[in-house]
Amino acid sequence: MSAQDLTATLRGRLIVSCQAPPGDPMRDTATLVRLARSAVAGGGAAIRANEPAVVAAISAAVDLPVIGLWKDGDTGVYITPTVRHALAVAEAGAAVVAADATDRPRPDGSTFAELVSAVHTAGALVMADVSTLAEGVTAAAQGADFVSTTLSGYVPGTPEQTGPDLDLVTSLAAAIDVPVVAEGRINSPAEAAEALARGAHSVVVGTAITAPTALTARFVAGLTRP
Ligand SMILES: CC(=O)N[C@H](C=O)[C@@H](O)[C@H](O)[C@H](O)COP(=O)(O)O
Repeated sequence: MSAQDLTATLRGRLIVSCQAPPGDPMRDTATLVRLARSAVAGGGAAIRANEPAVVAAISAAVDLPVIGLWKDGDTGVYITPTVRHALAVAEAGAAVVAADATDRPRPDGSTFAELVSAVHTAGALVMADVSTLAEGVTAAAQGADFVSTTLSGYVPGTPEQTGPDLDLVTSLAAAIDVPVVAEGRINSPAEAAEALARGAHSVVVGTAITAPTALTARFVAGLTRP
C-alpha cells in the first residue's frame, strides 16, 4: 500500500497493538492472532505486532495493515534495532516497519536514514518510534512515513507519566508534515480522542485493550493501596 493510501486509511482511526511480553501467558502466536481478530471485530484500522513470525501469522489472518516491529532485549535501542531486524519484519508481510528513531547509537552502527532506505527498497513504509520533538523532526527529515510518540517516558530524560505524552503529540503535529501517531499509555477512549484533538493522525492502544496480565495487576494494586 502506498504511503498516501495508508495515511488515508488510518486517519482518525485506532491501531491496536497485539503484543505480550516475554513470560506472559498471552505470548503465543495463535493467541495474538485471536487478539488481532478481536481488534478487527471491534473496528480497529490496523494491528501493531512484534516479531516476524507473529507479523506473518497476523498478516495472513486479518485483512488489515500490520505495523510490524521486532523487539530485541528491553534496554537501549531494542525496537527493531538493526537493518537486519527491519528487513525481516518487512519480509514477514508488514505494511509498515516500526523502528526506534531515538538519537541513541544503533547496535549495527547503522543510521535511521539507512534503515528507512532499506525498508523502502523492500516495499514497506516506516514508523519512527521517538521520545522527543527533536527526534521526530529528524526522523521526518530522514524519510519516515509516520512518527509515533512510542518511546516518550521510556528513554532517560523524557517525562515519566502515567498517561500519554499529549504535549509531545501537540508539538510534533505542529512541527512536521508526516502523520503523527499517538502511542504509549493511552488508557481510555477519552485520552485517545484527546490525542486526535491535539493533532494526532491515528492512535495506538496496546495495554488497555490487549494485556490482561497488566490490567489485572492494575486492579490488584488499586485494591491494596492504603
Ligand atoms: C515502550 C515500548 O516498548 N512500547 C512497545 C512498542 O511497541 C509496546 O510495548 C507498547 O505496548 C506499545 O507501544 C503500546 O503502548 P501501550 O501498551 O502503553 O498502549
